[in-house]
Amino acid sequence: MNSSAPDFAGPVLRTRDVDVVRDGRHLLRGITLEIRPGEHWALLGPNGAGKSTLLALLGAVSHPTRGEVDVLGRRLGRVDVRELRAHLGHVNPRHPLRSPLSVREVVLTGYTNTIEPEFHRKPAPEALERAEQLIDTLGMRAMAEAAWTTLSQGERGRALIARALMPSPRLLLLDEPATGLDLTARELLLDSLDLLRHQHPELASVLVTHHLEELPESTTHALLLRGGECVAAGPVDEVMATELISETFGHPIRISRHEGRWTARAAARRTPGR
Ligand SMILES: Nc1ncnc2c1ncn2[C@@H]1O[C@H](COP(=O)(O)OP(=O)(O)OP(=O)(O)O)[C@@H](O)[C@H]1O
Repeated sequence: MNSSAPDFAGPVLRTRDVDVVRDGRHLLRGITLEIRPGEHWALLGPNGAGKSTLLALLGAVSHPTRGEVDVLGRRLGRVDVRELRAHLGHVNPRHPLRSPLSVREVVLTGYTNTIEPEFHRKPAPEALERAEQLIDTLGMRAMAEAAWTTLSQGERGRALIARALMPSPRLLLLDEPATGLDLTARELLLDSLDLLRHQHPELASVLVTHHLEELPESTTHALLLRGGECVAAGPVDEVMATELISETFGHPIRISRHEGRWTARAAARRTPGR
């Protein structure tokens, strides 16, 4: 199994002056970034800013046109990306499972990184134990036996995070995990992420969103993207500022933080009737 992460102590991710050009169009330009163990990054920006394009690079799913991307100390373009991906937990909200596996079985497929279970192989005792721990961390105990096909979107989201964590990845990548969730489901998801980060202090993560309200309290850093360029990147207290968020979204937005969570609203409201 792939549970032994590459032996190296540096940053989990490092990009240097990265450009991505597709069909003659710059989707990313000059992105330089370093993510260390224990850091939890928010990747924020409006539609089309390049967030998914950047996440695909960080997950070793695609390559840069120019510049360098090091994932777990390995340079993209010089390593077997399939081997590298085994150490990354990439949560795909469009998980292509169709069969009625239970939550426990779905979580266990993370160990073999397959969509369906490998029925001919009995899961190892340590895999079974880890699955139970993750089911608890993600608040799925009451529905461990429930069939995937009957789960709500929020329940599926949490099951997929547990699944992605099965091989003890160094890095967890989350692409808009709270999209489409109702208020309770979103709060459960964010609570689970806070707990997970507390229980696994070496884990690093990158969470993509358009919505500041969808950021867990445990977020430590943010990168703001607009038109494929970095507006700001660094610790949340420096980056999550009204002026920088307004510049990123191209609109005057006032942000505030209360008990660790953010809210955003238009800075100037028009008077009704004018
Ligand atoms: N293969 C491609 N060729 C040309 N343009 C592309 C390609 N892939 C993506 N794009 C464009 O690149 C831009 C950035 O896309 P990306 O999906 O990274 O943005 P995003 O910030 O994730 O957006 P959203 O918030 O809407 O999901 C978009 O304008 C998109 O249309």
